[in-house]
Amino acid sequence: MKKQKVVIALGGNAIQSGDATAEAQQRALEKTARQLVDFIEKGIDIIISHGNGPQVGNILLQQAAADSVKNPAMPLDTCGAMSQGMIGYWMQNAMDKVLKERGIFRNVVTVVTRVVVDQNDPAFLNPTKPIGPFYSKAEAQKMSEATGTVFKEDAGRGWRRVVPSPKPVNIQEHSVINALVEQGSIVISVGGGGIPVVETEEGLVGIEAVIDKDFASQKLAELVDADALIILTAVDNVYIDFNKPTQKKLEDITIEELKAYIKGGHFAEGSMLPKVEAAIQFAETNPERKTIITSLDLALNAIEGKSGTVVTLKGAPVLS
Ligand SMILES: Nc1ncnc2c1ncn2[C@@H]1O[C@H](COP(=O)(O)OP(=O)(O)O)[C@@H](O)[C@H]1O
Ligand SMILES: NC(=O)OP(=O)(O)O
Repeated sequence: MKKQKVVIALGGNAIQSGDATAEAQQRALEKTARQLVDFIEKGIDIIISHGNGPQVGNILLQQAAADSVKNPAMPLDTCGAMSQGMIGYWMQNAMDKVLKERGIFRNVVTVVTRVVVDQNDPAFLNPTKPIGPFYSKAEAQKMSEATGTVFKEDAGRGWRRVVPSPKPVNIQEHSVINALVEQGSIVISVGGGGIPVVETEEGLVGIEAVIDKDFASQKLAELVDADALIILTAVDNVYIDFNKPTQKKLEDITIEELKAYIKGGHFAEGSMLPKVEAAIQFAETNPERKTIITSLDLALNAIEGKSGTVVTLKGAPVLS
């Protein structure tokens, strides 16, 4: 039987929940690795992707704080590359440790991934992607006036700097990622949505933006012909009427039903909406494909059809 291949996109809570120290983020990733190694034990090939909003924002602040002629601040695309290396390194250590504990030998490798975007993407004129720490409205206004950067309110959680977030067009390293998986490696890639680059006559050139990791993971899942895209976040399911007394969790759902709920305004922009849109984009290309949105704790149950929100073109097959 052909092995299942899945792309697993890790939400912010898989890496950082409040404490931004290297130690705390590595502890969180070790917990995450325990859940991911369960997939390996079940014989499922995994490609791990992750967000970088808090981390890339902090790297950018560190660059600005130290900026001088001898130590110039690096641009946002380069900060994105730094965040891929940093989180990939932590994730490799965490995965190696858990694999060793369970007596499994597998290579774990991070691929620095460039993602091609369109330089005419309208997202460059309207920054929406929140990065870095949260601020009060007054703090955000002060920083905006001083630096000319844009801040927006982030889903009721506070004010954050926002940067352009163009859609991924192509993933430059997708063939090598797939080859590594076929050879048996566990691959970490499209970290932070990938490093945004544009095609020019001189080759690929970095551009200042942060791509949404759910859209980049969807594009990768499509290009490597994955069986499933698993989007892990802080909630077990997608809900309609979220946080209202009438809230209802979505379990098996078709694309058509989900599109109707989008029109009904059930999913918050900048948090659940991109996940639902990425879920649809992956599942609508092939009736065999599914996207699962759930929490880290329920991920393995969800791939067996026992929990989470499972999005398919025609509805999930009835389990016997
Ligand atoms: N309709 C909805 N159903 C479930 N969660 C929702 C919904 N609308 C907004 N959310 C919120 O979106 C969050 C996921 O978005 P976010 O925290 O930005 O993602 P990530 O886990 O990738 O960092 C959930 O934890 C939940 O609080
Ligand atoms: N790049 C990205 O989507 O990061 P977050 O998931 O942390 O917002």
